[in-house]
Amino acid sequence: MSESMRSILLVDGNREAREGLAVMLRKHIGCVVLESQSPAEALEALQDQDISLVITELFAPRQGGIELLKQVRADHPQVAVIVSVPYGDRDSVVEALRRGAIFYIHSPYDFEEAVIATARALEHRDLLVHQQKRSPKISKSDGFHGIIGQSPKMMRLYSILEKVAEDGESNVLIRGESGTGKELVARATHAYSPRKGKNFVPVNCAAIPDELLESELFGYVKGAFTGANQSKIGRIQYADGGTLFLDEIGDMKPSLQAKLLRVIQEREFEPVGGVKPVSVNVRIVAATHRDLEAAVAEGRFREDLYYRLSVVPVQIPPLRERKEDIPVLIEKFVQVFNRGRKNALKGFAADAMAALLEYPWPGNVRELENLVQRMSVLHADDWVSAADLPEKYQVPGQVTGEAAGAAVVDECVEGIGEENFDFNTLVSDFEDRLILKALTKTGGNKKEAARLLNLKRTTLIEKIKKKQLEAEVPPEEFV
Ligand SMILES: Nc1ncnc2c1ncn2[C@@H]1O[C@H](COP(=O)(O)OP(=O)(O)OP(=O)(O)O)[C@@H](O)[C@H]1O
Repeated sequence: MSESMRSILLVDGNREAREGLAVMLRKHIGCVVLESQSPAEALEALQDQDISLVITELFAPRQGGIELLKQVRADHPQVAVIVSVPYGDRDSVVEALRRGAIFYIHSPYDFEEAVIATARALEHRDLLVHQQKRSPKISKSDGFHGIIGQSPKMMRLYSILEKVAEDGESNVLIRGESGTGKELVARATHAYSPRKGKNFVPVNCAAIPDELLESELFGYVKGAFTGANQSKIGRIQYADGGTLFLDEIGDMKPSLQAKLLRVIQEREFEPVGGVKPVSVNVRIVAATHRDLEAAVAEGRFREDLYYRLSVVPVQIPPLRERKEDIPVLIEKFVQVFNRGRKNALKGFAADAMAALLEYPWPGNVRELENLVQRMSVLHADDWVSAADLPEKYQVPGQVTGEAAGAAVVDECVEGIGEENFDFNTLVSDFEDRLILKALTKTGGNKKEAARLLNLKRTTLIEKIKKKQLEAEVPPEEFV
């Protein structure tokens, strides 16, 4: 979708305020701004128009805006929502964020704040749209033997892989952090190469104990060691004509490195306990997340083997450097984990997607895949919202309940010395907030909530009663 086609729906009963903000958004964001004066009018507009973002005031009573937010989340989950909240109305901030608003802004509007929040919300939204409307030419990439991603960095990787695959002979060294897809890439180089009719044989050098790795790789002859009652061919021979994938090559001990070098240089080796050389023709694709150059410098990895293996170096970028791939990866994993399920996960709503785009992904694509799998079990037949994500994904920078909490504290501190500042009320409010948060987290389970708060269960129950908090938590959460 082109930028000029992005539409924002601005919902505010105050015509002057609405028109003022609309002018600023048109000027600074450069997109279509539609205006509605009530939640009902907004819902109609949402039916007829292709809206990317809704900015709504909460209306009096505030349930008007919250209802609209709930409806958008239910019927148009990929539309992002920003709520505008009167200064100091902490309850509304927390409720709106809990209900799935992506950001909040203040009313009366601070134009600079509103423009920044809108631009950020649209950035997230554009990534979703980009994922859905990708061009057919680019979508060819997700046919690259299951490797998903259309970021410029991945596109560059595919063009290298295409050349590597066509060549079929040169050894390849794949570098990348854990979980970036090194094995997937190794399989792709085999599947697209002239060797594809023969075996692809993966060996994880770090997972097999040193004393076993030699016989696994090279095989052994009968009587080579106690228990070798018959000869066995090794994985190198099994890969003859095909591809041998040596994962975690940096962990291979020096004596095996020498034997592997001979396989590359002379295309032959002797099985353990054997004297007759065996000829093989294998392409070696090796992978490591270690600093192999440092290992060479320190004498832990043979320099000659390093050069033989790294004829074509392939670097896979970490997920944090290609966040635009996150929506398309999520879409693919949702499809995969929904397969064969009656209650399919509907997807990730805009606020959840926004949170995931902010997260640094230390475990890369593997971590993302695991998260989608977990969500597909826990939220079958539903959309995943930011509040459903495990805590660590609700990172600072994304305006979540936690960030709102911090903002609330800051706001309180600012108020010290003011005429109506009241220590006891503020502390009591903060206590309420902690208790409600813990109860929400535990679905209303008081025993669990007490554990989270490190309070005695009886103390918590007493506080809930005294503060009459039960009424404030949505009843469905008290299971
Ligand atoms: N670009 C991608 N598209 C689709 N799935 C991916 C992609 N990258 C990784 N995955 C998936 O993530 C998981 C981890 O990938 P893989 O095992 O290839 O990573 P790795 O870099 O070899 O990890 P490690 O170094 O820990 O062995 C696999 O299930 C793989 O299918």
